[in-house]
Amino acid sequence: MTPQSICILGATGSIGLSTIDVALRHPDRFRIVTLTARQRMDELAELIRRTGARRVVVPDAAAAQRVREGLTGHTGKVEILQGDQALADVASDDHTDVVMAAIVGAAGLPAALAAAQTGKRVLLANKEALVAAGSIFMKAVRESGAVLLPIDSEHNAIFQCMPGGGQGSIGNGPAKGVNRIVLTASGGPFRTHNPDEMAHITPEQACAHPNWSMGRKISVDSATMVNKGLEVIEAHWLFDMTPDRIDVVIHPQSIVHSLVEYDDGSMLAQLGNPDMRTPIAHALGFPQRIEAGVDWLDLLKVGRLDFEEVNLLRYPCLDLAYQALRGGQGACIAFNAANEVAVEEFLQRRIPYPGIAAILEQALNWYSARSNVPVVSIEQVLELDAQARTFALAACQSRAA
Ligand SMILES: NC(=O)C1=CN([C@@H]2O[C@H](COP(=O)(O)OP(=O)(O)OC[C@H]3O[C@@H](n4cnc5c(N)ncnc54)[C@H](OP(=O)(O)O)[C@@H]3O)[C@@H](O)[C@H]2O)C=CC1
Ligand SMILES: CC(=O)[C@@H](O)[C@H](O)COP(=O)(O)O
Ligand SMILES: [Mn+2]
Repeated sequence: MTPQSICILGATGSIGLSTIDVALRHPDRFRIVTLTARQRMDELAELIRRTGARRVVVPDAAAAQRVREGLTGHTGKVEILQGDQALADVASDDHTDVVMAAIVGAAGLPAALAAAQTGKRVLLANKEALVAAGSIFMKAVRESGAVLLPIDSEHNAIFQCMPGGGQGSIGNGPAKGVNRIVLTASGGPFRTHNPDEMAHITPEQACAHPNWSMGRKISVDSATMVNKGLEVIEAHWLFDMTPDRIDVVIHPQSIVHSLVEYDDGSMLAQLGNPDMRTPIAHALGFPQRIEAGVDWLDLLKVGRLDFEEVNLLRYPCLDLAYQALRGGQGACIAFNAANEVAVEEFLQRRIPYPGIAAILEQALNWYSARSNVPVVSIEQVLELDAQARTFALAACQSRAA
């Protein structure tokens, strides 16, 4: 078997590191060729030593110099490329068979799209790429014959529960016999928090997810349930389901990763410990199953599985995400961009936690007042994304003043 060459976009992040962990368990199947990072250059140099990667992409010359310094004494030859265009180039050139798209935010869209356009095997963690450009992205997959495999735990679970174990379930219309998909949500760290005390929530509290260890942005998204909203939009594009056929239910243990409801009354679910190495190994090995290093699920230790209805007064952002999905691609772009800005402002302690929901509502209103903006090309997507960020930042600043 010739090993497949992997390019990991966002290698220094939570998903990137889990991908490296799984891939290194299977040297006969995978060779990690390309890594990319934005800020953590010392970590990147260490990952080059660990994986034997032959090329990396970093933002600029200063970052390249830091990597070179970190590689002192390393004998392997490493090509150090710079800039955003290089991200798209490595994701789409002949040195890459498999792309793990694990950059956080819409910043990951151009490179993930380049991989999709060139028919790669695309392992998609970067949900914001689909939220911002679902139609363009799915068209690229269909036209190029790319194999798109969802990494997000819920979508990977749904994929596994689809007819035929998921084979052919993406990009071919709604699956026959499927009535509804149900995304599970943990409820995040504030599921039982006193609603009157939301204004005092700190970034540290918001990033302390009860079940998953993840990057800071997605951790805040889980707390607000923007994450589940983004996932509803992601599921819409991946599985071609209308919003009324995508439901969300709170499941505090994060053991049932999502469910598919069939016309005959069956519900299929995928269960596992909350460890992203499971969906990553599933997608890397698909259609075969490969070892992931994950502990076996001990149902007796788990003891019980609870399910609760989502209270939209506690989680207004989920309702706003459904509004964005029903409002079309432009509304989704505005929602996602405003969220990225608001989360960063919250993490920098410049707006309070409830400000995130308020900014999202303002951004949707801002967009609906200009809803004739066309977003059919990637340039138009990026233009609207930039405008929505400018709007959201100004809204954050006037809230903080
Ligand atoms: N973590 C998880 O368990 C899950 C994550 N996801 C999704 O996967 C994606 C990654 O999440 P996660 O790994 O948690 O995030 P992290 O913040 O841990 O990692 C993000 C990665 O992207 C890089 N990066 C950040 N901004 C840019 C940019 N503008 N240009 C290029 N590279 C950039 C970072 O580099 P550096 O660190 O060097 O700055 C890092 O390697 C997100 O879209 C998230 O929603 C989905 C499901 C589960
Ligand atoms: C691991 C993963 O896929 C995350 O997106 C996870 O879903 C976050 O948990 P909640 O959004 O359910 O809190
Ligand atoms: Mn998820």
